[in-house]
Amino acid sequence: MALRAALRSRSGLSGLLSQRSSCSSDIRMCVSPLLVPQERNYSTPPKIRVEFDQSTGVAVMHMQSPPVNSLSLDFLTELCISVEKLEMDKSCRGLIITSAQPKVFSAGLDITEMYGKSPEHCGAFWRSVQEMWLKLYGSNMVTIAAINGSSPAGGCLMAMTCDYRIMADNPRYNIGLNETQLGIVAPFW
Ligand SMILES: CCCCCCCC/C=C\C=C\CC(=O)SCCNC(=O)CCNC(=O)[C@H](O)C(C)(C)COP(=O)(O)OP(=O)(O)OC[C@H]1O[C@@H](n2cnc3c(N)ncnc32)[C@H](O)[C@@H]1OP(=O)(O)O
Repeated sequence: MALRAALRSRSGLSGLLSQRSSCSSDIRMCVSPLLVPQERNYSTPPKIRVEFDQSTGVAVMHMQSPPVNSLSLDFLTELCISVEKLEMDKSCRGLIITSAQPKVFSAGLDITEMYGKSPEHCGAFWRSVQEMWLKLYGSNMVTIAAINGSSPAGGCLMAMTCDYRIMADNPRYNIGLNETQLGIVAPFW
């Protein structure tokens, strides 16, 4: 009940989605082995900001990686660590994922991660993609994608891994899988 009430509240989904085109503990870290080598680079601003409301048990995760929240290795690593930290806090029952960038929820996988990189980097990148959707899809929290902008390809994948998706009603925002258009073949999964 508290979760439902929180989601209806101004700090919940309605508030997030009303921003149509301009958005304006001590927990010991237990990070998956896949993520350990990818520590955050503290010289750059965080790509993920989490607000957790203890009174409602709902966390809001704001993706804030300009310009379009593309899913790079760094971004995905930060996102997965944030989800893991929330998952370990048993008082957190719901997670809303949304974008702090205007007009875009997420542009999907970061295209620049897909060429000119070492095999090791490519391996780490694709593992982080897999880790992201496994973590969200397998989460014990109620997960909601508050899609306040376009969300092609990997952005759509991320939204699909959540329990619920609510998208801002704006004809300029699109969502879907466009790999074939791009000439990318989905690998054996
Ligand atoms: C390979 C599949 C394997 C897995 C199988 C599982 C099932 C399938 C699930 C997921 C598959 C995912 C594959 C991908 O995600 S591939 C990435 C595909 N993404 C796109 O095609 C999105 C392309 N971008 C856009 O359509 C637009 O940029 C949009 C997000 C709508 C925003 O438009 P707008 O606001 O007009 O902004 P710009 O187009 O001007 O872009 C601003 C700058 O951002 C750069 N950009 C955009 N997208 C990406 C990206 N994906 N990666 C890296 N960079 C990106 C763009 O180049 C601009 O940069 P600059 O200002 O320097 O020119």
